[in-house]
Amino acid sequence: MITVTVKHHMSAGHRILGLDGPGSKCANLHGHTFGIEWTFRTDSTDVGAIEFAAVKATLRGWIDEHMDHGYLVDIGDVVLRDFLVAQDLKCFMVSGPPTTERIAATIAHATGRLVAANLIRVTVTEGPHNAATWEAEQ
Ligand SMILES: Nc1nc2c(c(=O)[nH]1)N=C([C@H](O)[C@H](O)COP(=O)(O)OP(=O)(O)OP(=O)(O)O)CN2
Repeated sequence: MITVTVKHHMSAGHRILGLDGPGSKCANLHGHTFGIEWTFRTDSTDVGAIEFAAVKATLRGWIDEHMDHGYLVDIGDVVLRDFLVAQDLKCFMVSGPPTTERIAATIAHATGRLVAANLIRVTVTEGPHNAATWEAEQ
């Protein structure tokens, strides 16, 4: 078994409401450089199975179109959602707080079907110190 990993990054804004203590600062609208890593499982050593450039073009294209330089918004965060929509700003709506965990799962579900390969893991980093990983069910 071999794993193949490709990477990208994006700039995006978000906020997370309702955290107590140190996390309460996350209620302020703020931005991060998010890193994204997609890992595929393969049994082939041939370049054609998961060709880096082609796979990156597809996956990065989705990120750039839908999330890069946009806002990741909880659809239930009505005040922020309505403001951004009224301003015609780039938003990607998610069903719940836009945590790194939810962003990783969302990217996995949205992009996994775009590539004819076995996606087993998506890791999203939020800045240099925080990360969350989605893994496919065995
Ligand atoms: N489990 C999670 N916890 C938190 C998340 C998350 O997505 N999943 N997100 C946040 C906020 O986005 C917040 O911006 C992150 O806070 P913090 O770790 O303090 O971020 P810093 O970049 O300032 O961290 P440093 O390590 O000090 O650079 C909160 N919690």
